Amino acid sequence: MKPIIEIKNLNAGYDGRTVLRDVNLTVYDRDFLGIIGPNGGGKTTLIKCILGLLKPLSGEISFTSSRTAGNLQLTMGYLPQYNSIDRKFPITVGEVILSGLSSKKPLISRFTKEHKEKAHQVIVRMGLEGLEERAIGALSGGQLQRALLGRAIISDPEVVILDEPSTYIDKRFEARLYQLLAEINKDCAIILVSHDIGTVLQQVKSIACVNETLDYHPDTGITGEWLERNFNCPIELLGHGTLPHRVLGEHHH
Ligand SMILES: Nc1ncnc2c1ncn2[C@@H]1O[C@H](COP(=O)(O)OP(=O)(O)OP(=O)(O)O)[C@@H](O)[C@H]1O
Repeated sequence: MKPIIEIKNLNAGYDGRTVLRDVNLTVYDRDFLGIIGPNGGGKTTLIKCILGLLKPLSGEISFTSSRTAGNLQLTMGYLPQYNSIDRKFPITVGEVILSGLSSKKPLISRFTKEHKEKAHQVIVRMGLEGLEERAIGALSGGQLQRALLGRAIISDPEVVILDEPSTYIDKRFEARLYQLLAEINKDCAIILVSHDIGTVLQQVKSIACVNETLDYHPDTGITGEWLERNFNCPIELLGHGTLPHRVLGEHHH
């Protein structure tokens, strides 16, 4: 497995306040990394640093494409949190998906026939046929999420980052979302931020638990006894009743 994102000794924060302290993390080619942790622990801050939206206070983040042809810069797709979407913005499903290709064309030129064909393939893959002309404000939560996921993957990125996909509140679509992610994961790494620990632990290959510092678990296998006693993350992370699940090894924050 080749490392594609390497974070070393990262410190990050806002207005002089440190939110992430000495974070080290490696994301591998075709990884499926789950990021969990309590509210305010710094998950979104970490994502912002990876996406280049927030400049770290110190430390470094390096990106290495594992592709041998075409664009050798690491490309990333991003599905933002639901509450960051302005649903009143007058844009259709087709336009949202095509906008994921904006960086592939000069600013003022139009999308090409190939771009539009690609958008059509993505619309079919996301199960959004017939909704191309619909404004995003008139979609269900699950449909909006699929449109934005389509936007995130249309450029065939090497990494897709999803910030709290469960906030789109469409339980009917949840199983399909995870199926889609498993498919996408065949040729793309996935970073999934989620509170939905039960589902996350069934899907991911590795886990990062973020609570100011970061603890990394390269696999999510059960280490034996329940580790609640030693597990310093909030109980919500473990409170999923009788669902089949895996337990994280002991870790320290
Ligand atoms: N733009 C900002 N300016 C100042 N402080 C911020 C900003 N964004 C986040 N914070 C603070 O940084 C801390 C970490 O926030 P962050 O959103 O990274 O946590 P999180 O783990 O993603 O939380 P949640 O699970 O609630 O989404 C919080 O205390 C938050 O209030």
